[in-house]
Amino acid sequence: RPQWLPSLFGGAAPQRDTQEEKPANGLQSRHAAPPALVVQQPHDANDNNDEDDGQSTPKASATLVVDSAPVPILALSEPEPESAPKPKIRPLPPPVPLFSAAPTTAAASPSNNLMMPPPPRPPTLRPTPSLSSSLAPAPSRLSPAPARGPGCSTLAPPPTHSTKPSKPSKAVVLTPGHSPLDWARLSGNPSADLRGLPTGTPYLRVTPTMLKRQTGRRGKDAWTVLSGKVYNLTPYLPFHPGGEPELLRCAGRDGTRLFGEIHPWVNYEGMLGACLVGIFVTEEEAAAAAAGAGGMEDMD
Ligand code: HEM
Repeated sequence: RPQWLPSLFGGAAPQRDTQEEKPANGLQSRHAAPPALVVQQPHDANDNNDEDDGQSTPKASATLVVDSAPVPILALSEPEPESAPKPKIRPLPPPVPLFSAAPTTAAASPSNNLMMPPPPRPPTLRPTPSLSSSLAPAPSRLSPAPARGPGCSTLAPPPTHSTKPSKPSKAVVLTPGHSPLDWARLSGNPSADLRGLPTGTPYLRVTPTMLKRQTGRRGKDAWTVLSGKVYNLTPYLPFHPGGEPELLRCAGRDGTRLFGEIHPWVNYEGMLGACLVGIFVTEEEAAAAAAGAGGMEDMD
């Protein structure tokens, strides 16, 4: 046996347990230490009936600290203290005296007492029954959402700018039979010809002079240019969700910019395919094409 072993255990034990245990060897000295702990365990078991015993141990003193703090808020908000078995260590104080001292109207409200009693608070700080503030406890999932007053900005969500304020719509009420679906039926037919030209007329080279005459007035069809293509808008006028006057704003001129400002997402090419008159060209281009084609304005 090493010479240092008894000195290791036996050297420390005699100094500590001189009064109670005999430090004969290392093993006995190690067994002598637990009784200091075992003393506490039976004490906990005996603490069921008498809370005065707890004052002799540090654990009992911690219980006293809890007793003086207003922690039992959660225990009061749930029915467990009544249905659960009685606490053996010490009974909880009755819930009413804790909050009856707070003369706020929120504490007296039956709806608030159901799940979440408000924290005790001087009535001079907040005379209103509102429960929301930065000091209020988190609302229970089962309790109704607290009303947010103008002074409760701490819980309000931050303002977002993800949605633009919507502009008032200029959409009009279309006459029966002129819905977008009706227009799709009418113009979607492959044999539909809504150009307002004699049947079989080829696509035209439309000059600015020609376009200016097609204003939709005096018996003329309304033509417009969208991205270099000329469309006859007249058959579409009663179908236009924005109204006929709006659509006529681009009649007789290039409507590309105006169209793009209002609704660039509209697939005008698909919607006006049956209304295509031709392409928009300059006077020179039209003259050159006419000279080369024997004076004809239509496209080859
Ligand atoms: C260039 C002249 C045009 C003007 C000034 C114009 C104007 C308008 C306006 C003010 C509206 C109502 C927007 C709203 O709901 O507040 C509208 C809607 C609409 N326009 Fe035009 N428009 C024009 C050309 C066209 C053309 C050529 C087409 C297609 C053939 C068209 C198709 C539509 C459609 C489908 C809507 C409904 C859009 C939606 O509800 O989102 N418009 N338009």
